[in-house]
Amino acid sequence: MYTMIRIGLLGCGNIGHLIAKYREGVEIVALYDILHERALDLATCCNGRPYQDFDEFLNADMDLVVEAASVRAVMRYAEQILVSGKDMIVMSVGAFSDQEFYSRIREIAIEHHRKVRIPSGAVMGLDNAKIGQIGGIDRVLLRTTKNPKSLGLELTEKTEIFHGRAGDCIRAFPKNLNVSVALTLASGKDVDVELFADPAVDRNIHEITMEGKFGDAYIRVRNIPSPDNPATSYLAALSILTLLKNLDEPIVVGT
Ligand SMILES: NC(=O)C1=CN([C@@H]2O[C@H](COP(=O)(O)OP(=O)(O)OC[C@H]3O[C@@H](n4cnc5c(N)ncnc54)[C@H](O)[C@@H]3O)[C@@H](O)[C@H]2O)C=CC1
Ligand SMILES: O=C([O-])CC(=O)C(=O)O
Repeated sequence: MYTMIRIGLLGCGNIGHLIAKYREGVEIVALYDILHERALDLATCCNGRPYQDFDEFLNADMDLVVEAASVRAVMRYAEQILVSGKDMIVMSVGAFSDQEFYSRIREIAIEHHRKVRIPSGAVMGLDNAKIGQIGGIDRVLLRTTKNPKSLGLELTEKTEIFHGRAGDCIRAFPKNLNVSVALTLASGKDVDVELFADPAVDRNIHEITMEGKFGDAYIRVRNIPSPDNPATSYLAALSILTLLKNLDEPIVVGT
């Protein structure tokens, strides 16, 4: 017997709309967006109640909050959400590149017996990267290529626009490289990032190279951009839907 999971949506943009459209076994009871008209608009497709006040949103009768808003929103609200007794799904995982913030949220989750779940988002291979916590991973490289428009740029040829560590990359591109921080958390290795803008591509391409005690791996994902936000891969929204669908599954596949 499966129960309906009651969620609150923090962020009613592109991913929020995809969750509302394709949800299964999930009831959206509350909606919050810094742009209130977006919460009002999304409420018309899912019967959830739009809130203008965050504290009132948090008091709604729900099991967990799904964040699909921004790195800043995670930093601002995560602690309050966990303390209020709700679990959390965090899409803007870039917030956790701040080590102090990460440790604090972890402590609060332990203290309040809550879970923070980070979906696989726009990449594949996070589950196996976790062996890095035990077997050891020597190097992780993420090479991301997007159309310049996704990065808010106008370019006529392929250009490398960032080369460095994940923590620095997410500060420069908080809407585009959350995946680099997810990979860092999974592998336990500060990920090297190369970011390219290429006007010839119409996909969000993530290439991951990993080397460690297990051997080596190369994973390439050529993601179709989301309908309403080309910076966000469609796969990322699907990963939240899948996570929600599997919360109550008795048999769990994957590491
Ligand atoms: N982990 C991953 O692999 C991925 C993470 N993301 C991240 O997921 C998040 C959502 O993505 P999309 O829905 O495509 O973005 P979007 O820009 O279409 O929607 C975000 C919504 O959140 C709202 N918002 C922003 N800051 C807020 C705040 N402080 N409080 C309340 N509402 C706020 C905006 O007004 C907007 O309506 C973004 O941060 C994006 O970077 C996106 C793709 C992959
Ligand atoms: O959706 C993607 O391809 C990646 C992305 O925006 C992010 O990691 O923030």
